[in-house]
Amino acid sequence: MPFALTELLKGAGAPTVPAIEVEGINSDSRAIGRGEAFFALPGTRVHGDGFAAQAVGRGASVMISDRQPEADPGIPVVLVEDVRAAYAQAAARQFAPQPDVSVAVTGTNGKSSIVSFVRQIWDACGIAAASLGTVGVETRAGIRPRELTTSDALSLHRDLGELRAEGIGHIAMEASSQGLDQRRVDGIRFNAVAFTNLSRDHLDYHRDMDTYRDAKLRLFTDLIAEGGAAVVNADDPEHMPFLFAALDRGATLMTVGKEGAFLELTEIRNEGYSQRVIGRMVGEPVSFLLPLTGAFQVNNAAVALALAVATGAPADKAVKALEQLQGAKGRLELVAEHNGAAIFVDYSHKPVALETALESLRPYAGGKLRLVFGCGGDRDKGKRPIMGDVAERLADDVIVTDDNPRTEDAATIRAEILAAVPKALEVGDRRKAIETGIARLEPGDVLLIAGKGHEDYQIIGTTKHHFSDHEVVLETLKGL
Ligand SMILES: CC(=O)N[C@H]1[C@@H](OP(=O)(O)OP(=O)(O)OC[C@H]2O[C@@H](n3ccc(=O)[nH]c3=O)[C@H](O)[C@@H]2O)O[C@H](CO)[C@@H](O)[C@@H]1O[C@H](C)C(=O)N[C@@H](C)C(=O)N[C@H](CCC(=O)O)C(=O)O
Ligand SMILES: Nc1ncnc2c1ncn2[C@@H]1O[C@H](COP(=O)(O)OP(=O)(O)OP(=O)(O)O)[C@@H](O)[C@H]1O
Ligand SMILES: N[C@H](CCC[C@H](N)C(=O)O)C(=O)O
Ligand SMILES: [Mg+2]
Repeated sequence: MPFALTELLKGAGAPTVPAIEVEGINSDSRAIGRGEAFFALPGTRVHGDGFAAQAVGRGASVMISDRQPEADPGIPVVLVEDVRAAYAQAAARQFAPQPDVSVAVTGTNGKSSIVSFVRQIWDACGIAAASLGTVGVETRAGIRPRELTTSDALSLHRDLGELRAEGIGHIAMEASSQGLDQRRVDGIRFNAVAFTNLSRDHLDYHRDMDTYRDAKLRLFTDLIAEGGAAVVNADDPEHMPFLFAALDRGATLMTVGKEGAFLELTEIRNEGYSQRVIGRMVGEPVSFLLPLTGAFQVNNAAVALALAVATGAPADKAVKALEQLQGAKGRLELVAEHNGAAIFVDYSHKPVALETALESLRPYAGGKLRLVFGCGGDRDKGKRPIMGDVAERLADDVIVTDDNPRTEDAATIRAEILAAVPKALEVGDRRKAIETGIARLEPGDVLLIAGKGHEDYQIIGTTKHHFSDHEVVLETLKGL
């Protein structure tokens, strides 16, 4: 079905738009189809206008850009100020309608867990829902894996259009800092948004912590729907700018945490690997048993509860649903118990996440708290010694191994970590590292295998090899 270009570019600020119809849009000259509009995006490596000739060769009928191309591409060129934002709006219009209710979560840690929790709460309240993020697009029917945490605008809106066609009216999605910076979600106005916490991540992409925070703030300053709600984890020391941005926007503010006004957490007690949570919801006493390990999961559940209630879940049913929550795959997940010791897999690949995971498990380690971890290649190098230091301070026994070395030299990555954790043993091969960690277990110990969580691959060079921490644990135990 063709689309009027004037419609797709409404509000994009183009001085003139030719009165033509296009078959769709694309920003990739290698994938664009005949009769489609080529959006030349300013990339992190190159500007898309350098690929105009290829796009035209494949049949692109018009080019949208933020600058006049050096060579005449032979098709009309429409200039707009923010071509990434225009691309997101056009994608939303091409795949309209999208689900009626959408919420988004930003913050350094907890996003995947929270979007999964929101989906589970909606589901328990009889609301057909999906979550979108690092683990993929998830519905009651299963998971469709995706490449990025926040998909690019075109794939995102294609997914949203499909979900709506399947009868799904509610979606909860992760808004990564890169995704927000690159306007990938600008085609959506969110009924509710949430901030979890802020700590070091992605400093290979963002210049510094201020730029990183500003990218996340866009969700609050630019993307809340009129009359929408903003959920803020008031326990995080960095929450203030988010709170003020929400107030500035006139959003309904819902704070959660020890100082929370929507959900005030007064007491958390471990009951086995579950947690008894006591608090007040909008002033009324509330108590529930959260079947998840780690105090951080209580904050995640609180944020999810607020998002679900803000978007129509009845409060009493939503609280009940928390008692049935399943953790997102690979988020402080108890994978097995062996020789009186517990083995957890966790997606902590950032300093604060690793710190949180180790602190959460410490109370369960009657014996030693053991750790197997590594750091990714082609990612922020600065976090390696910081994570080494976390391991040195908070774990009793450490094995440093590989975690997606990508195109870097794996031994160099390990050395950068090991410099800060001299007590560690170095075992590059991740399978051997896990086997060694398990062989060392004594009754009362806890083993944390960190960094990969749900991932089922090890990327060496540019090749993805199948690898799952879960599988290796179970295979190792079977062989004993
Ligand atoms: C660094 C980064 O974020 N890159 C993303 C970005 O690409 P880019 O701007 O760097 O693109 P570029 O290579 O400079 O090319 C510029 C333009 O030319 C076009 N092009 C390029 C080559 C060509 O032959 N023809 C052509 O048309 C490209 O399609 C693009 O539009 O925009 C692309 C389209 O949206 C993304 O696919 C790509 O994600 C890459 C694959 C990536 O790895 N991103 C990671 C770092 C990421 O975004 N991660 C976050 C957070 C993870 C988390 O914390 O959970 C995520 O949301 O997943
Ligand atoms: N609220 C939290 N506070 C601190 N650490 C957390 C919190 N929630 C999760 N974590 C830690 O961060 C890891 C990643 O959690 P999760 O996948 O939910 O976050 P995310 O924000 O989606 O991360 P990513 O940006 O990698 O997709 C967990 O495995 C856990 O170690
Ligand atoms: N989405 C994140 C996850 C990293 C997970 C860790 N296993 C690694 O490879 O560093 C990224 O691509 O930076
Ligand atoms: Mg995530």
